[in-house]
Amino acid sequence: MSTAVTRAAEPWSPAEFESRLRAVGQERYHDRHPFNVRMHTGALSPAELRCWIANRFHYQRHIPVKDALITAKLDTPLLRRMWLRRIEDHDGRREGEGGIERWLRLGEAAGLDRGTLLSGRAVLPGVRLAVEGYVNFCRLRGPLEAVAASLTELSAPDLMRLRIEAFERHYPWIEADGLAYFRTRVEQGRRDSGEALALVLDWARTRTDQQRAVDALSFKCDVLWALLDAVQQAGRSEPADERERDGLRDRTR
Ligand SMILES: O=C(O)c1cc(C(=O)O)c2c(n1)C(=O)C(=O)c1cc(C(=O)O)[nH]c1-2
Repeated sequence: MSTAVTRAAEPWSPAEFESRLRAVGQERYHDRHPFNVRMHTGALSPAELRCWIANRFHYQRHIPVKDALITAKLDTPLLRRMWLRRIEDHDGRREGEGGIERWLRLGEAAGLDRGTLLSGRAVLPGVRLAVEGYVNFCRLRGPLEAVAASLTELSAPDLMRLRIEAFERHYPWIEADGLAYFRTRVEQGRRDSGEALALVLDWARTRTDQQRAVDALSFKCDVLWALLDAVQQAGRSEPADERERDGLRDRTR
């Protein structure tokens, strides 16, 4: 009679684990999404760009919410301070500062008033679901998976640089000051992803945990991809003249 026992797979070496995480970013990050490709080649109409700005605002304003959920899972002052700084980066220390404020200014530079962004009325159903999916993932999973999900930011600084260049070249009607959000994120993204990577490499010591981290990062790529799917679809389903006139799909009924 066979008494075969399934042995747990050996953990990957730290170098192998890191390269698997980076491979997810290289293969599945949203820089390859057709909407982003069109953005970078200057193919978006002003209305499509405004739709993206308004919908991405929904993502931005939820980042500090998910970071607060992660902070509550961290069990040392050092780690909580590290994560609190992320919340501050987005919310600022006082009114008129921080990433959310800079995103509102990006909207204004593109002709969207902040009231429209803050009302959330332009948020598409698919975007709402994608963002909620990410926040709930961080609410329900343990710290390893929640922190690993943020590792899409390993790929974000290069994308920010590409985006700044594309905006300057192809969309000069957006006032240059509006790009401050992206400029700030180059450095913040590099620092955040470096810190998060060190934690994930340190925490995931078994193959099961390493695989969990890879899967969490994969899920996050899906979140970003699904968000752009929704924005792209909205652009396709509206008659061009209406898009030009309204710039935004108003979802209040
Ligand atoms: O514009 C982008 O393409 C992009 C991507 C990502 C990302 O990769 O998750 C983030 C951001 N921007 C960003 O601005 C940001 O603050 C941010 C926080 C996080 C995160 O998961 O904690 N990702 C991102």
